[in-house]
Amino acid sequence: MTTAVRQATALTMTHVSKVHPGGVRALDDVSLAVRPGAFLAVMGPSGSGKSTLMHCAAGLDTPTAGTVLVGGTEIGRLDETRRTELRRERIGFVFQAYNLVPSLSVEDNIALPLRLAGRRADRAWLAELAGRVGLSGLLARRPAELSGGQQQRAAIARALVTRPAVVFADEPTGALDLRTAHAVLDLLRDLVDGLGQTVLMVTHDPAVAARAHGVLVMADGRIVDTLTGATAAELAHRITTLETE
Ligand SMILES: Nc1ncnc2c1ncn2[C@@H]1O[C@H](COP(=O)(O)OP(=O)(O)OP(=O)(O)O)[C@@H](O)[C@H]1O
Repeated sequence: MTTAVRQATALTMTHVSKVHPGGVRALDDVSLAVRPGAFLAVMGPSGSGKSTLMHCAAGLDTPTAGTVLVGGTEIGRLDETRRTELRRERIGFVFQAYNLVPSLSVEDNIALPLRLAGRRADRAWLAELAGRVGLSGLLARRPAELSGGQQQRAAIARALVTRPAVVFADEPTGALDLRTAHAVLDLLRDLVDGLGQTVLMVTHDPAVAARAHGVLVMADGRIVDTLTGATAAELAHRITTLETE
């Protein structure tokens, strides 16, 4: 693969397999190239390999075979210290449970990845991010003083603060009611489109997945479909078909 090709993708997985101890083939020869600015959802039946795909892509798990490039850096070639640095500086994470630090203000939570990386928090960038996620007036509060939707907005701002190569979102709306979930998803989509951010999001919710640019459908450790423009109903039907196959 040439350098130019590497730089043209935010995330590249080439022939990645993961066989767990005990012999379960959770990923089976997966290849994937995510261009910068893409917002992709990953769907599939339970046990199809979605979490394993995300963990291998984010350097949280080591593939049995194949290579993973994040922002042009091959994760498998890094020692544990550099892999941790890469995760901290080049990758953003959004979890279902928000994972904000209760004792820190919203502003300090958002700035935390920069602090951990020993970088100064650029106040103009923090203010812009807070504005984009609709938390400008709430930065001095503690997470417990925010609604669930507001906490997830703070977590999204935190994931974006380092301008990472890729943001991985694991069921980001799983803890939110339907209306709040869709508002947070619209926000994420606006951020992706406005900032050119790259997002890979695992979700079971077809309505959430339908708001992404495209949907990777997994079954038995493989990507069996890449869908664009599918409605929530069409996605629900596709997954149901796989579950009953
Ligand atoms: N640490 C592990 N050891 C052994 N097998 C594992 C391990 N982690 C996952 N697996 C197996 O690998 C397969 C894929 O699991 P994975 O968690 O990636 O699926 P998933 O699509 O994320 O499922 P869900 O939607 O239920 O979260 C499953 O068969 C699972 O049982």
